[in-house]
Amino acid sequence: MKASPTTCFATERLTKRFPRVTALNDLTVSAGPGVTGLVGANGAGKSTLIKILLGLQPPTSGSASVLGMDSGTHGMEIRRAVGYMPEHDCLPPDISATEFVVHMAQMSGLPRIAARERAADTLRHVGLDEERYRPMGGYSTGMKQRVKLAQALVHDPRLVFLDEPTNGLDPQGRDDMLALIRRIGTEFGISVVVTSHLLGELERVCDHVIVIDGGRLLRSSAIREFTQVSQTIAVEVEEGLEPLAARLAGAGETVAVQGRTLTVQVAADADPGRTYDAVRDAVCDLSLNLIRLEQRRGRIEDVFKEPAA
Ligand SMILES: Nc1ncnc2c1ncn2[C@@H]1O[C@H](COP(=O)(O)OP(=O)(O)OP(=O)(O)O)[C@@H](O)[C@H]1O
Repeated sequence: MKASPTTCFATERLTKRFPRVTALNDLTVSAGPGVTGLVGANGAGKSTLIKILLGLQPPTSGSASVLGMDSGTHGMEIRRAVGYMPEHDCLPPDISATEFVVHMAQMSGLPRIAARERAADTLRHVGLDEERYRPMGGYSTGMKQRVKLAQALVHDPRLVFLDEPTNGLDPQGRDDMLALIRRIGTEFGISVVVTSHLLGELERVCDHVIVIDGGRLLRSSAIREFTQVSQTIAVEVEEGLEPLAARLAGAGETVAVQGRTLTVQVAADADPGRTYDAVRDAVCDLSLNLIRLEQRRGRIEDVFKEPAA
């Protein structure tokens, strides 16, 4: 396993079979420091991967490690060093956020006074003020997500696993949570592994994205590679798409015809202006009528339309 001291987690041929389903299938992947997005549709295997990494579930075969520690043998040490925000609602309704987060801080080994101070600071950081003294049963989904986040951060971990932290939030709540996740990764200097089935939102906060599908690795790349590699210019003309494609291909451009649209790839380090000029010149030379010429910024969603890596 290529685990260095800066590797947040790594897996090697990790497989988890349940009686009716294979949740993880020969998965070899690793994540460095910073904010890593773990993305996949419901049932892709994200929660199972986190539970195995934390040593909460044994794999069927293969191995996993977190911060250089083996998940199979060092689960306790891993859970001491990292924070975990589970996906599902797990908060006792009758006690307040303050009581709960102080309790979690003490469970991690902090003395009572230090635990109270840390809990107050952490709850403030996640944006819970006076409400923190009220029983959590009356909280909105957004407030509950913030408490779950606070308990994951209260013992000052080096790394946090956040499982679907934007689940159930309205658009404003989602934006706030994403901004908070970005701050945890930058201002607080804590590495983050965050799961989501909503691909677009990870684009905004992650340095690196891992895509899994049916328990298999689909792609693992820096976020800028997702967006730059698929940067294309879309062209539509009234008639003559094929001659235009042939002309641009002959001039060394990478082109593809998709229905009535011609896409022209802009190389990662190239100036899109040069590609625009090439398209404009070819359209003029062939006397075609241009309907559309626009730059498409690649989006994370596009990886699902590409063949598996
Ligand atoms: N304890 C279990 N027993 C049997 N099957 C399970 C168990 N846990 C998960 N699975 C199955 O394994 C597959 C992967 O589940 P997992 O929860 O890891 O996916 P996920 O990507 O986190 O999706 P979601 O966001 O819906 O939780 C699913 O088909 C799920 O039904």
